Amino acid sequence: MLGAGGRLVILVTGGLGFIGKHFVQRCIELNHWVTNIDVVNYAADRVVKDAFETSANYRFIQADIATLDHLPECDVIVNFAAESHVDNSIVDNERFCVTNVLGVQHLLELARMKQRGDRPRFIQISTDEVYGDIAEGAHDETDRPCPSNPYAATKAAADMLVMSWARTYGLDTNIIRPTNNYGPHQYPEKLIPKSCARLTRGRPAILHGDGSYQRCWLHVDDTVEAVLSVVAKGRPNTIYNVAGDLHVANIDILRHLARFFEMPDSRAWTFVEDRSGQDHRYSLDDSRLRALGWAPRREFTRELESIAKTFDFKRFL
Ligand SMILES: NC(=O)c1ccc[n+]([C@@H]2O[C@H](COP(=O)([O-])OP(=O)(O)OC[C@H]3O[C@@H](n4cnc5c(N)ncnc54)[C@H](O)[C@@H]3O)[C@@H](O)[C@H]2O)c1
Repeated sequence: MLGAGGRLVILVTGGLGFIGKHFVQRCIELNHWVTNIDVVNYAADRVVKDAFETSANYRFIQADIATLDHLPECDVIVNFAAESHVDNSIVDNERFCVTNVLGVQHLLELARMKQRGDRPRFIQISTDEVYGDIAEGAHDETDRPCPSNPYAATKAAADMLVMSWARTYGLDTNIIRPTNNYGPHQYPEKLIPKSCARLTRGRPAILHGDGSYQRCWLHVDDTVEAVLSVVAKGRPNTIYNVAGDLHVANIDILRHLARFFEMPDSRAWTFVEDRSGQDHRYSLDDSRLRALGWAPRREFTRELESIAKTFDFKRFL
């Protein structure tokens, strides 16, 4: 898979979004050739958009994956592009179907149309949400998808397309299913940055339901390393969960943040009505990925404190 000097030509989609931009940054540092295709929606980071342009091994194409007219030459496509926020999918599910399902179908077709020897490998970034929740234990990659909300359903649909393009057309694929990511410069609609944005301004964070819902939290740099492990060593047409070790209830995240922002718990959060379709607990078995040599390295409390201390709520205004 690796070309001369280990350099790859990598096509990243959604590389201005939260996880994609950290992946692009790392690929540039590793001296791969990177083409980044991004439509630049509300979640795209304009600061990194300009910063990346200074790298000689990087180029940017502003385009929609659902209407892209041709696929640039590449060894591998890593598809991060998506509508990614569950709450938005509950009020406007069509946009999610267009990007997350038809967009993936379109990319798969562009890859399939290449001459056999020139066909790139296709790596789909999926999510733990495709499995739905689990009261005890952990989902492994053989479990059937059972999504609970429109976002998760579109991601599950995309996974089915990827699996069928592998089987029917012989495309070389992987599916990667990470859990909740956190890290610097995440768009302030997700729990941690949204809470930081409110606490920075002395306003209480918002918790759905009673705040007891558990998520498995994974630092974005650990996710980037996981994707690179699959790029380098993943078995063809194999799904990889990426979980990390840490299950935390949403309310416990707020307890940490309240301490960092020096707010008493009584003023640090307020409860709102539960989100419809709410999943209670996610948990993944990622031993398949760990067998490739990957393990999470970032320590949650320390990283969370650093995010809270350096949070810049003006970045996405
Ligand atoms: N953030 C998480 O916690 C998490 C967890 C598991 C899986 N994922 C998955 O990882 C991927 C990246 O998530 P994220 O949090 O970085 O998302 P994000 O919303 O921060 O970024 C998405 C990026 O995709 C781009 N995009 C959206 N629609 C597009 C289109 N039609 N064509 C081209 N570009 C388009 C946006 O402009 C944006 O830059 C998604 O596929 C998501 O489902 C995210």
